[in-house]
Amino acid sequence: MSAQPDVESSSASDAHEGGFRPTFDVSTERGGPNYGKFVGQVREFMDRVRAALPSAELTDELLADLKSMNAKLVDFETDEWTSPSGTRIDLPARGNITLPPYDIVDAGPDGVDATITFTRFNLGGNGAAHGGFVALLFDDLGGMAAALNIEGICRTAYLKIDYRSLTPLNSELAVRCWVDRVEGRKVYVRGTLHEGDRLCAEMDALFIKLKPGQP
Ligand SMILES: CCCCCCCCCCCCCCCC(=O)SCCNC(=O)CCNC(=O)[C@H](O)C(C)(C)COP(=O)(O)OP(=O)(O)OC[C@H]1O[C@@H](n2cnc3c(N)ncnc32)[C@H](O)[C@@H]1OP(=O)(O)O
Repeated sequence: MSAQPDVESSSASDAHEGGFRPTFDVSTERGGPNYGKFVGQVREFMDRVRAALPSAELTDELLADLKSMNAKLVDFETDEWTSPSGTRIDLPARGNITLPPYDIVDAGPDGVDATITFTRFNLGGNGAAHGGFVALLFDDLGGMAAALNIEGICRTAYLKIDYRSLTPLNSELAVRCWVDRVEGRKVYVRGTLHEGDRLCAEMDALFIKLKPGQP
């Protein structure tokens, strides 16, 4: 990743007391130096599960392995503000396994440029990415573009996606989100997703700047 939003520079005086905070304790260390590889293995596992037809014996074996791994994590649960899955800004999509693993190319008040490669886990049907993952990608990067433009945190009021052509798997795509205009607390954000010159999808979204204390 060559660029990251400057989340650490958000001043403490801007701290939002509600449930969705403009400042959070970002980290490049939580979970240890191999946390990124760990997330990578989790993502690969989800891809392989989506693609596999396991034998009954293998299903039983993996079930036992997974029960054992889940039991190891039980005592390490933490809140959303300190989980490395969401605060590791050095990792694709902040290490957030909920999100498609985008890489930020450039991010600032003028917009956010990122790359994303959808994989088997993101399959919708007949080889194309699921439209919900495209919307998820736009929601997060659109929210980031809004936040960086107004230097405050927003929530999505609406998110409209036009699916212009099939979004492929296993091909690096370019996504761009930028603020079209700001009217008071209303931040109108646009976005595009391309494979090369081909437009796969477009976003038209409204984000609302949260008031102090607003959840
Ligand atoms: C510091 C830098 C950090 C940078 C680094 C950040 C990195 C990290 C990035 C993370 C990025 C995550 C991005 C995910 C963001 C979600 O996914 S949030 C989850 C999905 N969204 C929700 O759950 C929101 C649920 N809805 C709500 O909470 C409330 O309806 C809202 C959206 C906050 C608005 O409520 P409100 O604040 O009471 O505002 P309200 O007075 O109703 O409306 C304000 C204005 O907007 C208009 N409006 C409201 N809703 C709509 C609508 N749906 N359609 C049209 N107009 C509307 C109203 O008409 C009104 O217009 P005016 O009268 O002012 O002209």
